[in-house]
Amino acid sequence: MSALVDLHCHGALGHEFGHESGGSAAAVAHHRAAGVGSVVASLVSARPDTLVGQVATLAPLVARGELAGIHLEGPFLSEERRGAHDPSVLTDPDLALVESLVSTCAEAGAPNALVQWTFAPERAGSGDLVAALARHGILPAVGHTDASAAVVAASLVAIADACGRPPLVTHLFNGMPPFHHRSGGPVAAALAAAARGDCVVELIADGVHVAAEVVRMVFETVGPEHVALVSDAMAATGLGDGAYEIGTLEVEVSGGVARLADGGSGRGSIAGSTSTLAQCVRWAVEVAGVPEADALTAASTTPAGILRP
Ligand SMILES: CC(=O)N[C@@H]1[C@@H](O)[C@H](O)[C@@H](COP(=O)(O)O)O[C@@H]1O
Repeated sequence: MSALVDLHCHGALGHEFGHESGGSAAAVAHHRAAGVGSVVASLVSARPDTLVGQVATLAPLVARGELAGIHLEGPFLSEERRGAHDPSVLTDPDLALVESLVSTCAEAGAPNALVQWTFAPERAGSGDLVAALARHGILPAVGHTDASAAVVAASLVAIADACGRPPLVTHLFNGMPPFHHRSGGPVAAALAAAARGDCVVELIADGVHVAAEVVRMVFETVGPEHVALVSDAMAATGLGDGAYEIGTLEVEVSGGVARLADGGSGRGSIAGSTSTLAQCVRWAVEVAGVPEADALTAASTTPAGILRP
């Protein structure tokens, strides 16, 4: 069996990736001890100077081989589909931010540390963002989007053309409008593209984010070569219920489910998972009924192909 590869993970043991070096190392060690061989650290939307600082903290861990890379989840996301991202920092694509994060990684001795970047394709300037990311070998990932099926489909084609490989769709179903039979939205576009082999869809199989029958349906529809199981694990992973943070937003974890605590602008959105990827694989097999070999492919070979195309 290949080692598990988690492409989307925010932390563990009370630590969010990027906040400080020791905590970031402890978080990745927790996931690795749980059987996840490679972890990509995901950063939620933040101000540009904050993101530069967080990437500067994480790039040495990539250089040392502790982390497999860094994923920027925003800040070029839809306000409508922001989920647990701070609305005050969301913005249209900012190419200067891309360049400064790339330079920060190079200065830390990890020139290829940025592996993927989630954006909403309806944001103005998305085409230029895709071109810039492709130039730097960073895989654009479509997510936290309120775009139509047509806009998402066109963006997936544009990314494949620019990068010469299929793009990612960030946690399919979460952070996008639900599928409706008279308005298929991003889900329809992503499933059709994945079934053709033209994208890989992330799925958070933690028992909270996506129903068992939907997880099984995705595997049966697009096949495990086009699904990347991800944890989306936040700081409470490995600890108990209580008060935590994601970015600058307060989170309440109750019964293992993380939700924004603000009661106002965030509308109690789910705010990441409290499961490791190894626990997600177990849930996919034991509860969702995904064949074990398929769940393991989607948690190892498929995401490894995203990291090492
Ligand atoms: C770190 C992150 O962004 N995680 C997202 C969260 O933002 C979103 O609220 C949730 C549910 O999304 P949904 O309400 O669209 O299903 O999925 C993920 O936990």
